[in-house]
Amino acid sequence: MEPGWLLWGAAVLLLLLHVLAELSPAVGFVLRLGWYCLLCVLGSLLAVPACLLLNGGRTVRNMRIIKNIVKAFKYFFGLKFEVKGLENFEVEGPAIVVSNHQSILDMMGLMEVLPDNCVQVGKKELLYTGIVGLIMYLGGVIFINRKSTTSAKMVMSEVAKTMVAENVKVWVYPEGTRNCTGDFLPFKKGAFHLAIQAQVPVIPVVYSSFTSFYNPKTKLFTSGKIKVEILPPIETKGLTSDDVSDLTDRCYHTMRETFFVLSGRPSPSEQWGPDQPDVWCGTALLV
Ligand SMILES: CCCCCCCCCCCCCC(=O)SCCNC(=O)CCNC(=O)[C@H](O)C(C)(C)COP(=O)(O)OP(=O)(O)OC[C@H]1O[C@@H](n2cnc3c(N)ncnc32)[C@H](O)[C@@H]1OP(=O)(O)O
Ligand SMILES: CCCCCCCC/C=C\CCCCCCCC(=O)OC[C@@H](O)COP(=O)(O)O
Repeated sequence: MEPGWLLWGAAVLLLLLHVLAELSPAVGFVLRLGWYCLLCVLGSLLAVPACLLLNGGRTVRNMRIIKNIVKAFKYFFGLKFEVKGLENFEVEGPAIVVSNHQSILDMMGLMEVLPDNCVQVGKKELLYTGIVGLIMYLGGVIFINRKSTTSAKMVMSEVAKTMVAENVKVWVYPEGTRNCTGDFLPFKKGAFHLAIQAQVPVIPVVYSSFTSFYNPKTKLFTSGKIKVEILPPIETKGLTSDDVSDLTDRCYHTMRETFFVLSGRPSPSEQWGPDQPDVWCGTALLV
């Protein structure tokens, strides 16, 4: 087939998909999410050889390459980021970064502000997403088995040692799972154990609610603006394992308050524990 016909075919297909997306929000949602996944695969196809050629294998230095590729994704979805407090990342040495986790789209917000020498903690299932898993591995993502508390805790304790030795920051989603309810889930304590064990500061990062432009329940995925605020570091020097709960509570409350301010919504009555609202984790694509 001639290249001219191929181009015409692609253009007609794109137009058809665009019309379908406009006619049905559900179709639009699936198409946009599919396009996001495809972008992740294409981005990884580009990043894997670049990482191997420039840095030779698994290293946090690859995150810079990944970051620069992923930062372009937002233009395909009409997403804008408004970032405040980047200077709070400028702490000497290692730190634990904690942030809220609403969707697989968070990866764009993560790369928008990611400081140098920073790796994320991710569930081990992500390693099996083909080339996307490979790029996460090459970028230095720390994989944990959420089905085994003992093994997850062992990995985290090891990280407490290596992050200091290798001077890296570690990004943890303390909710432990995606949560697009417009509120926070209770925080798990792993990140705070890690910060106290390594005696490094905790840097909270808050993203405003996605619910106005992204809602898997109502199949909404349009363009939108995300406000991001990096809060001042919280020191942990001198704290012991007895202080983990207090540190967790402090971060939770500060971040949740900031979340409602950034989202332009009043804070609902505080909830903690089993009375949480329905949890909706976005898409079942990534189990
Ligand atoms: C182009 C493509 C590019 C790709 C880009 C790549 C970007 C990559 C982006 C990737 C993004 C990926 C994003 C993702 O994948 S997010 C999903 C994965 N991430 C997480 O789950 C992180 C948050 N979870 C935690 O921190 C949990 O606490 C862990 C996982 C550690 C255990 O959870 P679990 O549910 O099993 O247990 P529990 O929390 O009930 O805790 C049980 C007890 O243990 C205590 N305890 C906990 N920890 C420690 C410790 N270290 N030392 C001593 N004690 C510890 C704890 O206080 C509690 O005791 P008590 O207080 O009740 O007495
Ligand atoms: C041969 C492999 C076949 C699998 C093909 C899958 C292709 C997937 C392509 C693109 C996926 C986009 C990956 C974006 C990474 C975002 C990481 C993320 O946000 O993971 C969710 C995790 O934080 C929490 O998981 P849960 O909410 O607990 O669940």
